[in-house]
Amino acid sequence: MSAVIEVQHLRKSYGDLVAVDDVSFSVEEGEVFGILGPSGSGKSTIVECVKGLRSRDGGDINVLGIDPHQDRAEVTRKLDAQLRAGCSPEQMRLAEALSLYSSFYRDPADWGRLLAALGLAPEDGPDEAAGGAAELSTALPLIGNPQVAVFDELTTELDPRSRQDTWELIESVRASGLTILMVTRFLEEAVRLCDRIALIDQGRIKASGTPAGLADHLRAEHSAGPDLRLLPR
Ligand SMILES: Nc1ncnc2c1ncn2[C@@H]1O[C@H](COP(=O)(O)OP(=O)(O)OP(=O)(O)O)[C@@H](O)[C@H]1O
Repeated sequence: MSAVIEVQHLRKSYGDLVAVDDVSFSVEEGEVFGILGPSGSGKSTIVECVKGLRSRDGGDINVLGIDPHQDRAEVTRKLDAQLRAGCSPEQMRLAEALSLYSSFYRDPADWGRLLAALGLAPEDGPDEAAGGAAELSTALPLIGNPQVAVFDELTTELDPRSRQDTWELIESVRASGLTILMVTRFLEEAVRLCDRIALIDQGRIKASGTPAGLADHLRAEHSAGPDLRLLPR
């Protein structure tokens, strides 16, 4: 496996606040890598630096051989659209949304095939596909045919049912072999979907590894803290 994303000693401050402090990780081709942490821990800042949306104060970032700060446009082409759940027009039909978003990209995915791959293609044809929040938030970041999909807190705003639906959709994306960087504040979500997880708190990585390895680490380190019942034994 080779690294698709490499982050080394990333540091970012907002004024006096150190939001990201010496963060290093790599995302290997074909894996689902999760950044797990509570609100305000620095997850979005990391992802925004990876996407080239924010300048960094220190460290190195390499996305498929490109420094996002040097060539943001090219990194944007290789990553997905910057979407969070709930930012799409609520009543927009899934096919309309995919058709519209595909027009933003130079080499978009075939959205009919994307619907089929996600198990969303209706018998009446793709024009009849209507999407709820789960379908829209999962499918739209994929329409640009990314080499790496970045899912930034896709399920935070969703109700439990839509969250479950989104997990199933992400599992179908994972099965396609696409490299995924996902950001979540839900331990259960990270454990279910990720091959490896970096646990971040107050801008620093506290632990990283496979869900099972992370569970061992947390059990050794903490008697309180995350709900360890959600971790695999
Ligand atoms: N533009 C900004 N200006 C000043 N402080 C900021 C800015 N953006 C984020 N912060 C602060 O930096 C810290 C990390 O924020 P960040 O949004 O990266 O965390 P997060 O883990 O993604 O949180 P959430 O899950 O709530 O989005 C927080 O203390 C936040 O208040």
